[in-house]
Amino acid sequence: MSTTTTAGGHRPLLELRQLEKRYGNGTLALQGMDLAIGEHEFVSFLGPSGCGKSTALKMIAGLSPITGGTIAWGGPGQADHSHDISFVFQEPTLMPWATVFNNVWLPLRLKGRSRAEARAEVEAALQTVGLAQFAEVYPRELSGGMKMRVSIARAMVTQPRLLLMDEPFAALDEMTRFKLNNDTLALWQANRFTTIFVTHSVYESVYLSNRIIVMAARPGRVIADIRIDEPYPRSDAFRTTARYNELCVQVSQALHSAGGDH
Ligand SMILES: Nc1ncnc2c1ncn2[C@@H]1O[C@H](COP(=O)(O)OP(=O)(O)OP(=O)(O)O)[C@@H](O)[C@H]1O
Repeated sequence: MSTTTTAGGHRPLLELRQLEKRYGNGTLALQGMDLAIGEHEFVSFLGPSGCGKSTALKMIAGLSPITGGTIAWGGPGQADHSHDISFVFQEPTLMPWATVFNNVWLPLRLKGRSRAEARAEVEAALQTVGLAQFAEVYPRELSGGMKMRVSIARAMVTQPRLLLMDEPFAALDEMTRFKLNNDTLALWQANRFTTIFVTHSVYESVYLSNRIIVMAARPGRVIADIRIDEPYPRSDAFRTTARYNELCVQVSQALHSAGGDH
């Protein structure tokens, strides 16, 4: 990486340079995507369906091969955190036959940690999402919001440097989504990881992020990089401020120029 800080003054975590994805069937999902993300940023990828948000996230996670360009990790004197990543999907993807404890233990178990060795960390992760009392419950006994909390606890248990969230709250009702927005921000502030959050919602992206990357489709690319320089912690009162509304209008306009129907 050529710089020691990103435009927002953060130490660099990763940089996409001319990133391209062409799927085997010929679809050009991303082309010429340039983006530097700093440590402890909360970045949203916002854009119409099919603009390559999930594709970019999967490539950053190393789950989808790069067909052009590069992803560089760290910067001068900075560590490579490409292995300190957790992913939260739209579906909670819990193992139905396993208790909440065993679901959250899974990433540590895959690293060879016994139940006894992992116990304190699993319990701490459940505590952070308010589910300490539900360790021995099975997923079928939980509401949609609680299942998503388990999914977030499972992502947090390895203490990632980068948390990737792909429309995690899209299937939840509005009250639950607002609550989980606040919980996500509290976890991000307390643990100082970087978050990349994929969403279709202008309102959600402005509420959460300090930076919104607006993308357009055919081919997928970045068309706007908007800073949301409002202080944290943000609370539900922020949603009712004139400034929040102004920012939503600004971001909506950028999204409309992307050809979205939002
Ligand atoms: N495995 C695949 N094989 C072929 N084409 C794919 C594959 N996955 C995605 N695509 C195509 O790549 C483009 C980008 O898809 P992607 O899912 O990344 O977009 P998105 O912005 O996340 O969309 P959405 O908001 O609907 O989830 C789309 O045209 C999609 O049809």
